Amino acid sequence: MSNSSARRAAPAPPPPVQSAKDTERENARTLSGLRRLGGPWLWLAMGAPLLGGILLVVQAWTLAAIVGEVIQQGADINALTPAIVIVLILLLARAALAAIGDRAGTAASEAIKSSVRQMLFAQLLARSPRAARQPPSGAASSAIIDQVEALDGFFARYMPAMVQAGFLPLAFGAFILPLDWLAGLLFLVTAPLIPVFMALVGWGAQHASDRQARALSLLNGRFADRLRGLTTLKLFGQAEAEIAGIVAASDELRHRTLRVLRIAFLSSAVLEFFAALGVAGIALYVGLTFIDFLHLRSTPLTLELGLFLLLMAPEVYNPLRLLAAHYHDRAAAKAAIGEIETQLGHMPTDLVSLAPAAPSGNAGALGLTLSNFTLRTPDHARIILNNASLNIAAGDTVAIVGQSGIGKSSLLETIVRLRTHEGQIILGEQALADWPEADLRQRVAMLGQKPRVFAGSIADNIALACPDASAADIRSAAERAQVTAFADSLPEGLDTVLGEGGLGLSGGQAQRIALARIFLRDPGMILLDEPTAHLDAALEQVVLDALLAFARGRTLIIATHSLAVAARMGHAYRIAGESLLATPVRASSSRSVA
Ligand SMILES: Nc1ncnc2c1ncn2[C@@H]1O[C@H](COP(=O)(O)OP(=O)(O)OP(=O)(O)O)[C@@H](O)[C@H]1O
Repeated sequence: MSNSSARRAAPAPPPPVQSAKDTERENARTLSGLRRLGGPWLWLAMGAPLLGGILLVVQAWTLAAIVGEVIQQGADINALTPAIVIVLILLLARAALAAIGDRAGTAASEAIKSSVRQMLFAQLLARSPRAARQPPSGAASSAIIDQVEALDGFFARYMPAMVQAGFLPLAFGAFILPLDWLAGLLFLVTAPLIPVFMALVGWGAQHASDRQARALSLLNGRFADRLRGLTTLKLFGQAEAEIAGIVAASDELRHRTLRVLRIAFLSSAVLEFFAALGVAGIALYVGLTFIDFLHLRSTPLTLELGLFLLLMAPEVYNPLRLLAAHYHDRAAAKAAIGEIETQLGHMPTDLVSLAPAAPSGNAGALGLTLSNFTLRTPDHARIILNNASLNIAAGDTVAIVGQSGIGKSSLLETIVRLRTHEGQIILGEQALADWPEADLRQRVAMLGQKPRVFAGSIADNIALACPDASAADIRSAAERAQVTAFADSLPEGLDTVLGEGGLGLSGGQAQRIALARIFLRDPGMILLDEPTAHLDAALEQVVLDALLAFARGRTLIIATHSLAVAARMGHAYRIAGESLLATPVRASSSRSVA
């Protein structure tokens, strides 16, 4: 048994049970780990508002001085012109910094979202599409599109707001403290209190956001799934019942979203209340000191300082108000991480290039040897082949037969590395596990049992196998697969546009389009799973002629129930009783072999 395949085949140990708190902490850690993907944009988004805060102090100080000099000393406006120009410049500079911060936040968030989507997609591609417990496609697309989108607010707004809230109120308070101890103290004591109250109010926010993310995922998954099976639902008279199900799921999402919003509004209201109290406290203190009602200062309060305190009071609380406005973005992002990990497994940490490596360009037919080969169903519930052996020479044509559900498709999918196995597979000159992905895909062409026809023209669907193919090559492949036999009678010929899943085509026509893809390739091994299942006997023979002609100098393996197909192959093997046995096949008028 090869080590790598044995390792892959071993069942994964059960994940350690995590408490909700641990999961939440883990999600927060994952989230902060993604920060580095924002690069310098994120630093700019967090740094620009801090610089703006420093300029604000200078601006308020200068403005208070101007007003003080005009009112108290009746200063000439001309003498104050430089100071007024400075205030205007500071105003413009702060507006520019705010705009830069906003743009940088958006750029950082877009960079992070795009990298995360790329990583998740690469992770999804790296996993075998045949693995057990694959996420339903609706849920996977919801995770990659909608849940990743939910990270936007965290990086674009919450993180810059958090840095401002953590630094600016304390810095303002520390600056004001030596100027007026009471105002400084009021700021320094009330400012940190606000996040504490906010956290108390927002305690339920995470739970509500988690449930909202779950509801969104369920709705998306259900919707995408039912959309694909609309005809089946209609035929069984379940379409109306499904509409009711979708309405119920939408309603659930509405409730959960409103609950999140309620908490978001409540935490904002709490903050507004305390911020208003703080500002009112300063206004009261300055007013009462001016009218000589309060004597808490050792020196008289100047008009400039009083104005400065009044100007700064709302600014001390502003970063906290901003934080409150974006507080729920953090809970939403943590919930999104949780949902992504539930659907797609652990969040990957490294960027992976999705550009395929160039194949090495080797040619020639490929032989195949299986030894000590054991294959199980993906859930490991049943053994398909136990300690089997098989030797197929390069250039051979081989039929694999056996009862329905016995494991023919599974065997073909294992040879193209879509399934895990135990034992050794040698393809050509090297172990299957050692084949570089690009080489394997170039040298081995496989047509599955249910090939996908995408929305697009017939020609585009054939060209999927070789996007650079010329129109003449596509036509030749279409002729060999008997696609032109029906496409030429359509008004647009090969340019006829098909619906998703080959809508508008018969089963046999869709199968021929998929088969034409094989003729555009130059593989050393061709694996076909029931390639003629939907064709009549005459067409089956015509297609087989074309296939056998194309397979000259290549190895051809066909899984089939058709005796007529098996009879034209050089060798045949039957899967039975967990073994792979050489079997004679006689030419017969019967089409069914098992
Ligand atoms: N994801 C899965 N989880 C559990 N069992 C699976 C899974 N996929 C396939 N199987 C099982 O693996 C067995 C082999 O299936 P396979 O499609 O390879 O059979 P087959 O011989 O190609 O059948 P047919 O001739 O009907 O196409 C079946 O019994 C099937 O139920």
